[in-house]
Amino acid sequence: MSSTSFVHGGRVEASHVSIELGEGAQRFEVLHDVSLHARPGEFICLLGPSGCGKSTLLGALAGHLRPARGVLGLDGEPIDGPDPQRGLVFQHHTLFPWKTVLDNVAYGLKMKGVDRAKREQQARKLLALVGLAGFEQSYPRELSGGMQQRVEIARVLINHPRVLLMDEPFGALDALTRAHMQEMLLDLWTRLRTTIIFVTHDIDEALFLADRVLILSPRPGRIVEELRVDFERPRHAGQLTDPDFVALKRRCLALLRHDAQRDQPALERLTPLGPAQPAPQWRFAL
Ligand SMILES: Nc1ncnc2c1ncn2[C@@H]1O[C@H](COP(=O)(O)OP(=O)(O)OP(=O)(O)O)[C@@H](O)[C@H]1O
Repeated sequence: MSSTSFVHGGRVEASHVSIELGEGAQRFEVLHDVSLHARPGEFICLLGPSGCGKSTLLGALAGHLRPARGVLGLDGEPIDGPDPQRGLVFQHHTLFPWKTVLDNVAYGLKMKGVDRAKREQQARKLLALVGLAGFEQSYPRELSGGMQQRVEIARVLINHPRVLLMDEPFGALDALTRAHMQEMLLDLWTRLRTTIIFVTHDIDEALFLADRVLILSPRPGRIVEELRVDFERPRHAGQLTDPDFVALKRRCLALLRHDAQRDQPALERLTPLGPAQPAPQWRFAL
């Protein structure tokens, strides 16, 4: 399995997408006129306050939700339902507890009718790639949270996704494990070059990982700014304290705070669900 033959990064497009949720009088707009264009192999982070619709946008790109307006596509094909070409990774793993790590990872190929020897060979290679060689016969409950997420990523990658949609995949991990997982993901992405769209509300995480960070406003989510992140790769933890990194963090924080304050009264008027949530606490100090 050479890395280039294994996955191919797709071109993801969202054009003027608005998404509504809820029924009847409770229906409300979660996302408003969002456009996003990811180049093949690009790493994009969606950064925004809690409830702004980041997961909703990812769910729509995964094909689980249909927009009220606008178009979603992958490599020029409209997105009209779930497809393993668009692999989704959540904060909490979705592994089968009764299956071994190897069987969990190989499952996608089993569903496609690939014979056992071949699917296990691919699963072993992927497990080695995510740093879990030697854990093939373990069960999910025997692994740490970080290891379970590594299995989850391998389980999704076995379907050769053209885009990885990641919804705060490291949000439940402790700080050190999270830092290791970010480095592992960057290493994996460098080898595979699949397109990644990664949701987070952690500014450090977004700037450490992404080529571009898209900042969303409070609900209804709109893209208020696109920041290009040009720090050299491979990236390392030392960059987090570079003056340029800190300056970009300040910019993100200012954008998020400004927008949260500006939209607060409008949000209280428009949402049938009551007053807006208090502004989120950001996970770093400048
Ligand atoms: N099925 C649903 N029906 C009604 N409202 C929903 C539904 N799913 C999500 N919402 C609401 O839509 C809004 C956007 O939710 P979403 O989970 O996309 O936000 P988010 O930016 O990912 O938040 P977080 O960072 O907290 O995960 C929230 O106010 C949420 O309560």
